Amino acid sequence: MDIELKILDPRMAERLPAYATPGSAGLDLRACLDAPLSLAPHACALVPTGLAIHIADPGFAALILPRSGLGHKHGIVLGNLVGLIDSDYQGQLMVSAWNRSDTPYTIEPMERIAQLVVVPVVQAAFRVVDAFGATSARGSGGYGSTGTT
Ligand SMILES: O=c1ccn([C@H]2C[C@H](O)[C@@H](COP(=O)(O)OP(=O)(O)OP(=O)(O)O)O2)c(=O)[nH]1
Ligand SMILES: [Mg+2]
Repeated sequence: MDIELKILDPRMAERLPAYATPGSAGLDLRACLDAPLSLAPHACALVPTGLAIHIADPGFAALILPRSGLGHKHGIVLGNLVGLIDSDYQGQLMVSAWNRSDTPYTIEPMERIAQLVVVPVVQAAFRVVDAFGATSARGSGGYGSTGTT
């Protein structure tokens, strides 16, 4: 699918997001920083990417997700856990980088810190009812109601 992309920082022109392999779902996002950014244990910082996208079609959105290596090995995940990019957002893509570990971590300029996944979206139209039209097998059971084994 075709998505408009604006380069907000000229350094990103030669580092545009690209799928690393033919089967990749995510596009790595880089930290568009002028200097290394030290993230103290448990600190969070909003990191610019130097890019803006306009998905435009409300049938799609993008998710910002952690990179598994950074998250698992260094505890660098996202302060908002998952970033949701609305189809009408035209501002800079920002990554909320959260150091959930007990060790400081330094984000280097242009380091790949998160990944973007474009996903289909359905906008629901709600129809208010007094009672649901059908009874489901689950009913109102939740929170572990099906057990663990
Ligand atoms: O990790 C993120 C999350 C969001 N955004 C941008 C795109 C998104 O479309 C917009 C709003 O995000 P969201 O709706 O999650 O935040 P909000 O707190 O509800 O803000 P708003 O009131 O602007 O919707 O911020 C990012 O750049 N990075
Ligand atoms: Mg919102």
